[in-house]
Amino acid sequence: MNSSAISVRNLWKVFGSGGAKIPLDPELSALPSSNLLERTGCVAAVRNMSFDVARGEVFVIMGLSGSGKSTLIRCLTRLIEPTSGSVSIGGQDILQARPAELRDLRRQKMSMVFQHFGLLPHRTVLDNVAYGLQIRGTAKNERYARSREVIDLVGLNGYEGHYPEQLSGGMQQRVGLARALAGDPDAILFDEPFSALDPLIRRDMQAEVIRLHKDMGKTMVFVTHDLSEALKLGDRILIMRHGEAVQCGTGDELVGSPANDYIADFVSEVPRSDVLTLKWIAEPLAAGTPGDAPVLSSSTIIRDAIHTVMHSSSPVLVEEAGAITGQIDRDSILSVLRGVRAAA
Ligand SMILES: Nc1ncnc2c1ncn2[C@@H]1O[C@H](COP(=O)(O)OP(=O)(O)OP(=O)(O)O)[C@@H](O)[C@H]1O
Repeated sequence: MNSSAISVRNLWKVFGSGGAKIPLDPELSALPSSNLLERTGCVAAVRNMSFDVARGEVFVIMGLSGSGKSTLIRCLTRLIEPTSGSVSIGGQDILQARPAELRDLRRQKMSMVFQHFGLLPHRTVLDNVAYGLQIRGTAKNERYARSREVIDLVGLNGYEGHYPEQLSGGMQQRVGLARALAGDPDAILFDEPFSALDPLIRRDMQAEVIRLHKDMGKTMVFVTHDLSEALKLGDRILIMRHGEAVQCGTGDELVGSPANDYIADFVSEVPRSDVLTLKWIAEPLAAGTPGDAPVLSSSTIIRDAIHTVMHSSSPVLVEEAGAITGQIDRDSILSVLRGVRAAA
């Protein structure tokens, strides 16, 4: 029994004619993208991807332009038809789903928020938000009541009668968010939703997503090419390159233990003290450290430990699950602040 919200196994999407045989061909499937294109005219946008998204998790898919993020997230609801592999949503294999089941899945279980809002220009905010409920057959009173509720949730109270063109980009994306929430889906999929927005509006929208996630606890899959957005939002981050997964882990795992030079380079600009926890820099407990020294949890972000460590006359003890597991001193903090990378 798999209790994941979304479970992906050996997923491939190959664009181009004859693409279906490429995952089955050991020689072709092992070719780098440029050679594959040259030999076959096909593009393997998603290559043999496997991962699970837990219920209530914010799972970020990130990578540079062309790495396959949009293709992957669209394969999850078959907006793009996968070439092979399996995707199961709440235990249901969606590659086997019939058209009616697929429609239900998209309407009721997995809502999508796109970069280019996709709002209906001749409908008001209220009607845009209510649209999904309307095609689902929800009675008018009920769909308007629900839509007003979610419009309120995303902070658009008072704009119910406005048309999309009367709203700023950030507000239009709030309508997109409200529309996705209206049907109370199990999961929300975001495809670079904020990349067209100004930086300040973008920050507001990220905070909005964090707040909504805290309040509602919905499973979210979020595509971005922005590492700081990924680190801010993601419980876990999957980094893609040329259609493949390079590393999947929490932000501090990616920064503290990059799988290879590509990831190390990717995260090299991230301020380590803002992401890593004490667990990454703790040293073994030394005999001379007093037992009554201050204690901090190993899950404390280094930045939040600076004050305590710098003001302590002795090393600070690091505690995990009720036991003292190590210590840190000023030098360990200063090495991180100076950007010295801990030995792997
Ligand atoms: N319909 C298509 N036909 C052929 N190739 C495609 C198609 N859609 C995408 N591709 C190719 O698949 C690869 C992955 O594209 P995709 O849009 O998924 O990447 P991405 O990481 O989302 O990029 P971006 O951040 O620029 O949106 C690219 O090489 C792209 O050219």
